[in-house]
Amino acid sequence: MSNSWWEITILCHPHLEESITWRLDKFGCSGTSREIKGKSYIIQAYAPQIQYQSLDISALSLWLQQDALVLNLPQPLTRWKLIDEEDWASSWKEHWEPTEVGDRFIIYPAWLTPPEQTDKLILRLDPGVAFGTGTHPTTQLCLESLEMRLSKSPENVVIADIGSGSGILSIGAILLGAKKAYAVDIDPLAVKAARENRHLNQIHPDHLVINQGSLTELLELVSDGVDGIVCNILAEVIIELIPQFSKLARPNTWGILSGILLEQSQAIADTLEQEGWIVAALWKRKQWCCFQIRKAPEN
Ligand SMILES: C[S@@+](CC[C@H](N)C(=O)[O-])C[C@H]1O[C@@H](n2cnc3c(N)ncnc32)[C@H](O)[C@@H]1O
Repeated sequence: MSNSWWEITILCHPHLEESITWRLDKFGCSGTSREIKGKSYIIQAYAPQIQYQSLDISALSLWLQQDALVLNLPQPLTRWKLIDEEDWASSWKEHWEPTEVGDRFIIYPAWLTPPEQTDKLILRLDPGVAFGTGTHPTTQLCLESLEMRLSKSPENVVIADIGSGSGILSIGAILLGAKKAYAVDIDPLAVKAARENRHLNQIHPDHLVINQGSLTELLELVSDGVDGIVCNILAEVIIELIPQFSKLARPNTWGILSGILLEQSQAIADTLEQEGWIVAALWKRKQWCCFQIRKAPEN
């Protein structure tokens, strides 16, 4: 089978949801979904066969068992099978429903017709294989932070979105009224998905510029800095990027950093301090945290 995916199905105690979702994310799964089955949960996730052997999934299943043991909870039951790309797209889509995030957003799957009348901002999305459906706590923390940051006079705000995935954060910022967003991602499939989502949300390419790359490519696009930086990538990557954030900064630039596990927050805080950034607030959800930062005044 070409373009096959592993469909991983886990029957588990509800209290294991968080640790299982974390393991699946770390493993590199896409499109995780959860269903209630009696007193248990069924969690499903997908991983490309091109990257993972059956042995890798066996190892994942062992980790899940060990996590349950540590938490003193019943062992989860993990099954996996290969499905082709088309089945993957449709299986996952069956489980993804419109999701309200924060006070203002409703994330609407592209294949559903959005309501004509709503007081919410409708963010339409087909992430494809890219990360960013709005169901993950790290994405939600970023969207809620953007709501806060863009609650007053958003019309002059230019943002940079590093690790844009499906484009969800940049699109969210534009829907909230931001003047312009620059989005970059190293993954060409994410760039493709983000451009399709830009079109789906009727945003002009001049308004939301999406390119493949990282901070270096972004700096080539933005000559005079941005007002806000959003970056939802893993802590290890963020720590490497922070020293270059100043090149994007204007005197009052703020930042939203997510994708950081609670136990990694000290390392992030230390790097921010060394590089001239102030931590204004730290928001937490499940095992994740989100830093609200701003540039420290020049001496
Ligand atoms: C956790 S996803 C976040 C997606 C979306 N921004 C969201 O909040 O849901 C992280 C994204 O960062 C991208 N990425 C990883 N390392 C990167 C780097 N050094 N520079 C730019 N993008 C990177 C990945 O390809 C992935 O699409």
